[in-house]
Amino acid sequence: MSSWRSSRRIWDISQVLRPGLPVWPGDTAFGFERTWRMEDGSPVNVGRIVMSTHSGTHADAPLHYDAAGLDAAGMELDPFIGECLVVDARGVSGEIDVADLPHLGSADRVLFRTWEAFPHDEWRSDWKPIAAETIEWLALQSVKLVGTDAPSVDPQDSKTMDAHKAVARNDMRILEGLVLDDVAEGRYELIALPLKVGGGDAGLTRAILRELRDA
Ligand SMILES: N[C@@H](CC(=O)c1ccccc1NC=O)C(=O)O
Ligand SMILES: [Zn+2]
Ligand SMILES: [Zn+2]
Repeated sequence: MSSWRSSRRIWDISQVLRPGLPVWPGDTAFGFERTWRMEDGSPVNVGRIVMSTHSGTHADAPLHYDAAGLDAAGMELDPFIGECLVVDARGVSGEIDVADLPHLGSADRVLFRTWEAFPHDEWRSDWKPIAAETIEWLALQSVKLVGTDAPSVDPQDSKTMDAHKAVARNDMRILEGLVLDDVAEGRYELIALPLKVGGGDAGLTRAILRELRDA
């Protein structure tokens, strides 16, 4: 019997975009409304979305932290597809240091789970950032993408953006706002393509993990 359904399990690691979505303090609230309604006689329902480029699950474009950097539409897609390692960093205190990392194996993408339970309904400022030295060390291991379930790889009050700058120095890519509550530490296939926003400093992402073929 044939089936279009893959036998490999998929984890959707994206936030649900909806009004009330917690956003960075002072940033644009997420808004969704119907502009044409079938109940009003329209042949179709149509909506309008207003949002910050850094709301929900997204990829930072280099332009976010480097004025001369690539925009979201210009980013190559290879970093956003392929083998990744999910690291359970819930036990880490303070920032994520090199000593907190497990053996990476062949993974050249690394995602960090830091929340015990993802804060879907409130903004929390007490996330665990990633140390700049950790980013540098990951770059030395040929890692090209770092992801986190936190809203940023740096602390909320950072003025120097050390982790983002370390990413820039090594031409890596960043995923933020991942939902990793249901994902055990281990190796997966990552697929997280950022939207092609011309001039965008970030791209909204539907991020998934898939069981590896040889898992
Ligand atoms: N670094 C964070 C976002 C960020 O810094 C930010 C997002 C929205 C509004 C203000 C922000 N930062 C500093 O004021 C990120 O990469 O998503
Ligand atoms: Zn961001
Ligand atoms: Zn960022």
